Formats: sequence, C-alpha cells, structure tokens
Amino acid sequence: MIKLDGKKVAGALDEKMSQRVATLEEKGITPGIAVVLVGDNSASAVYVRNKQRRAEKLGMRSDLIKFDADVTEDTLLKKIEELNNDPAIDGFLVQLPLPDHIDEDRVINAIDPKKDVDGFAPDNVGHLWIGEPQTKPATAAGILMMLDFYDVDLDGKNVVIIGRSNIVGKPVAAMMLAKNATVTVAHSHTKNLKELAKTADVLVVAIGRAKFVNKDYVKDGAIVVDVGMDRDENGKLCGDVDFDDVQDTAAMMTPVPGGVGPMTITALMDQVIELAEERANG
Ligand SMILES: Nc1nc(=O)c2c([nH]1)NC[C@@H]1CN(c3ccc(C(=O)N[C@@H](CCC(=O)O)C(=O)O)cc3)C=[N+]21
Repeated sequence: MIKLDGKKVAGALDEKMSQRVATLEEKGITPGIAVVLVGDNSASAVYVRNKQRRAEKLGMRSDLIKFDADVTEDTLLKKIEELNNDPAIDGFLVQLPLPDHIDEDRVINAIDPKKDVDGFAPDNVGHLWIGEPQTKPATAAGILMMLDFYDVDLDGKNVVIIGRSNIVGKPVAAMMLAKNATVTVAHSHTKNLKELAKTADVLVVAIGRAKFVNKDYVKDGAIVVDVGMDRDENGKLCGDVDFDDVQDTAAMMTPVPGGVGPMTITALMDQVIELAEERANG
C-alpha cells in the first residue's frame, strides 16, 4: 500500500508557493487571508492553528478574527462587509459550523464571491458545476492536487464518495466529474452502502464518524481518501477510515493526520496567492 502522504506533498508544493509569494513581495504585495472563527469547535481549532502556521512559513499575511459563541449575526455581517472592502485581504473564510442562532446561508451569501476562498458562495458553486471554476473549495481542491501528485488518473474511474456535504462531498463530485470519472455520491439514506463502496476504484469518505469504514467497504486495490477529522475512544485524532484494517486491501490511502488536512491548507493558500496575483496584475 502506498501512503498518500499529504504532509510530504504539501512540503514539496510549498517551495513553489514561497517563490510566488516572493515575486509578489517584489511588487509590494503581500497575499492576505483572514479567518473568522466563532466559538470553539475542535476541528476548526486544529484548522486555524495549522493555517496560521503555514501562512507564516510562506510569508503571507494571515489575520484571525475571533468572536465568542454568542456573537450576534449583525456583528458578524458587519465584519464580513469590512473584509469585503479591505484591499489588503485577498480572501477570507468564515469557519463552519456556526452556532445555531446564526443563519449560515446569510453569512455565506454576505461574502464577496471574489474573496470567497472557500468557494462556498452560490456564484462559485455554480461556476464549479458548469466546469468553469473560480474559487474552489479547499478540501476538494487539495484532494485533487494530491491525486495528481501521485499520478492518479481519474478518467473513466468509478468514484464513490460517502458524504454529500456542500463543503466536501458535493465539490469533490463536481471536480472528479470534470476529470471524467464516473461519480456516485452516497449518504445516510443509501442502500447497500458496503456493496456500493466495494465497486469504487476511488473511495472518498467524508462522513465525520470515527473509523466507520473498514475493509468490508473496500475493493482490493482501491484508492481510499479519508476526509475525516474525528477523535477515537482515547481522544486521539483519527479519520473516518479504520486505517489499520484497510491498509492491506487498499493500493493507496491517506492517513489521518497527515493526509487530506495538510493538502486542504495547501489548496487554500494556493487560492489566496492566486487572488493576490490577480490583484498584482490589476
Ligand atoms: N469554512 C470552513 N472551511 C473549511 O475548510 C473548514 C471549516 N470551515 N471548518 C473546519 C473544517 C476542518 N478543516 C480542517 C482542515 C485541515 C486540518 C489539518 O490541518 N489537519 C491536520 C491535523 C494535524 C494536527 O494534529 O495538527 C492533518 O490532518 O494532518 C484540519 C481540519 C477545514 N474545515
């Protein structure tokens, strides 16, 4: 089994990205990202910490804007308006999930689509599905970057994605479809999930349940991509896939941590640098 080593790939791609940042710096431009965090969610906290670290490594500006869980929707919307109009910020995102008293759709709709580095705004979702992407959701983009790095050709492959979220499942489906894969999106109402998953040449798992997928779900020689950020019975970070159980069945597989997570951040930073390059070129 070949381990799809997101940490290694991210490290390799960082070099080129640092160069792009240096080139922008010569033109007096620092790529700037802002992250809005409301309350405390453990997956978000890991993400925020690693993003700050990577931005620093690449020489980018990264602002963290923190609100308590009881912040009003109005306060949040005002901050978004500010970020929409801040010329030093090329892109920003609001960490999800948001507390229940805040209307997530309203918040996402308030973000200027041009600065929507998450690619969650309806405009960008539309662009993605018609095959003319603008900003792309970072996790999906990171997965595609990683598979590309390992020369995985998706053309004609049977892909099964378990999970239909707007953040992961749907954008992965759109992007793999654009690579000519045959894509099936499974979810909690799917019948005979094990049998279906076993038809997959590429199995993408994004359901948020610790070690849910074992070798009964995996075809011999399949490629398994684990998007989970869960905690096991000992509170240790783990994925949606039981790595130890699946490792002798899969041909290639991402670990957690060190798989999709670092690639998500690579894709996000790549997006921000690209927006800064657009700013530099007027
Ligand atoms: N608007 C929004 N967009 C998101 O993309 C988004 C979000 N909200 N909310 C939270 C989730 C979670 N997420 C992670 C990304 C990378 C790691 C990551 O760096 N993982 C490391 C963890 C390593 C360590 O333990 O520090 C790894 O997998 O190796 C974690 C979590 C993005 N999300």
